[in-house]
Amino acid sequence: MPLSFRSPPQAAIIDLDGTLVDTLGDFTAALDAMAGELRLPAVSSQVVKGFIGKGSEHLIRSVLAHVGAPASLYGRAWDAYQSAYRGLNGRFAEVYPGVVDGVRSLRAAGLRLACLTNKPGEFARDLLEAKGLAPCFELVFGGDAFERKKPDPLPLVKTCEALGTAPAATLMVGDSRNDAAAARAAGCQVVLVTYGYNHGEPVRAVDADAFIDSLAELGPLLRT
Ligand SMILES: O=C(O)COP(=O)(O)O
Ligand SMILES: [Mg+2]
Repeated sequence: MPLSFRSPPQAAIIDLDGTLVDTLGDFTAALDAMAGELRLPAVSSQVVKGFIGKGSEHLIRSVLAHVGAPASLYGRAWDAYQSAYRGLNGRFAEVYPGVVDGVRSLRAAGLRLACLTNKPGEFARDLLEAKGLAPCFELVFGGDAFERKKPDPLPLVKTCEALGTAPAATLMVGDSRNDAAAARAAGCQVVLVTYGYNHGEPVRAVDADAFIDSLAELGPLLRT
């Protein structure tokens, strides 16, 4: 499925969790610590996987609802989760195969790169640093950078503005319907990876321009 740009793409905006780095282990460990502190039952990584992609607030609220805890625990849960996550960020996370090659090929094609995630910016920057990916990105924006998160188009529109590229000349690469919906509404083309987190739903059912099994496929895809 070739991508069709009216003019050659000038930039790529890449999602973090589920696209660049497999962070399910980090999320699960931080939620385990939160559950321990609040004396709540732990949730399995399979359940956690379905809640990733819409930022920490959504994740924590979903976990509290899943275990039948009152929503009034949210403030304490947030504090416990954030402090646990800060302490373990990256320890149970791995860069997906093909990421380094894929990012390199985008840079070699002259594209400017930004990372745009719903994860808090501080955690995103620390994770990229820990995994050696920080130098690849000119800009990094977290879920707290703008008024609204993906799937709202605002973060993509703002990232394009910061890159100085038109949405039509900017490619979004992500793993979920949040990335795809935001890209569509912003006017960016979107490629989804098939290995990430899409709320437990089949990713190929999402409206996107192409699907790839590895970021290493991006270089050839742009040449088609
Ligand atoms: O929900 C999260 O914190 C992760 O979101 P991301 O897929 O946008 O990186
Ligand atoms: Mg993601």
